[in-house]
Amino acid sequence: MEVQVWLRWYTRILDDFGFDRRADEESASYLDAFLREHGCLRVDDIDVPSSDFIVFGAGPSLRSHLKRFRALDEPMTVISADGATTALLEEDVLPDIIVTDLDGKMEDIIEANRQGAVVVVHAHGNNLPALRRYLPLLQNIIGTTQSIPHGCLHNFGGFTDGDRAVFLAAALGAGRIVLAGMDFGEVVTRYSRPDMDSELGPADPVKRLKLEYASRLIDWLERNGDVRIERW
Ligand SMILES: Nc1ncnc2c1ncn2[C@@H]1O[C@H](COP(=O)(O)OP(=O)(O)OP(=O)(O)O)[C@@H](O)[C@H]1O
Ligand SMILES: Nc1nc2c(c(=O)[nH]1)N=C(CO)CN2
Ligand SMILES: [Mg+2]
Repeated sequence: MEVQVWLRWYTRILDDFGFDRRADEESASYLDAFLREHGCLRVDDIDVPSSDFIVFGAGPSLRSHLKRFRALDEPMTVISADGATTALLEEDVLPDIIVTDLDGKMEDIIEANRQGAVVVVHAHGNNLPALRRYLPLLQNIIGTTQSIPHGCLHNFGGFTDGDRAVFLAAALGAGRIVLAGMDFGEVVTRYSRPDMDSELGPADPVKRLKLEYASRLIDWLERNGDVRIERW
């Protein structure tokens, strides 16, 4: 997605959620400064084993879709969105790429990154403390911002970790993107909410609106991109 097109979505998002653009940009500057000092990866540095991608989100179908993926035994580039990484590790699947704003189960994201997954870290106004805490524990980092990209930072388009992962796949030249565990709707899992006791729970109103945006952004890509999107 062109940055200019994304910025029109972003203006509406700022308005609907009451986010502060300056806070988003402060976080982004912190991430950029960290990456400049410690080294940032570029898109070309990412190893893409196949132009068939699968993006795992943290919705209720995640476990069953993981089993379906394992049974397929097809070479695909695997991206996990944040909390979904935990379910992948439980099934012994190492993602090639993790897309995260650092609020999934961080010990699992750190472990998958240690085992070789590239981590695409997103900066926004609500995650500066998480950036400070976790960036030093990660390696092979690509930085993203939801404002104007600069320095080491990219903006491939997309809002939540799941739909940003889909836009990243498109930017990496995907011909086909399978959506797994991407239910959207009104139910969240313990993978999405690591402090929840039960397996499933109701999405709060903010989460529901985030998932609505995620779904609409993917619909936009399906209409406007040249990639085939396959919904499991
Ligand atoms: N029903 C669902 N519940 C949770 N995540 C879902 C669902 N359907 C799709 N997803 C996708 O899975 C991704 C990973 O979930 P997770 O809750 O860890 O992400 P997140 O973007 O960090 O959300 P949050 O802002 O609420 O922390 C989401 O970003 C979303 O795009
Ligand atoms: N400022 C701000 N930006 C975000 C937020 C958030 O909570 N605050 N959550 C996101 C992932 O769902 C993506 N972007
Ligand atoms: Mg997250």
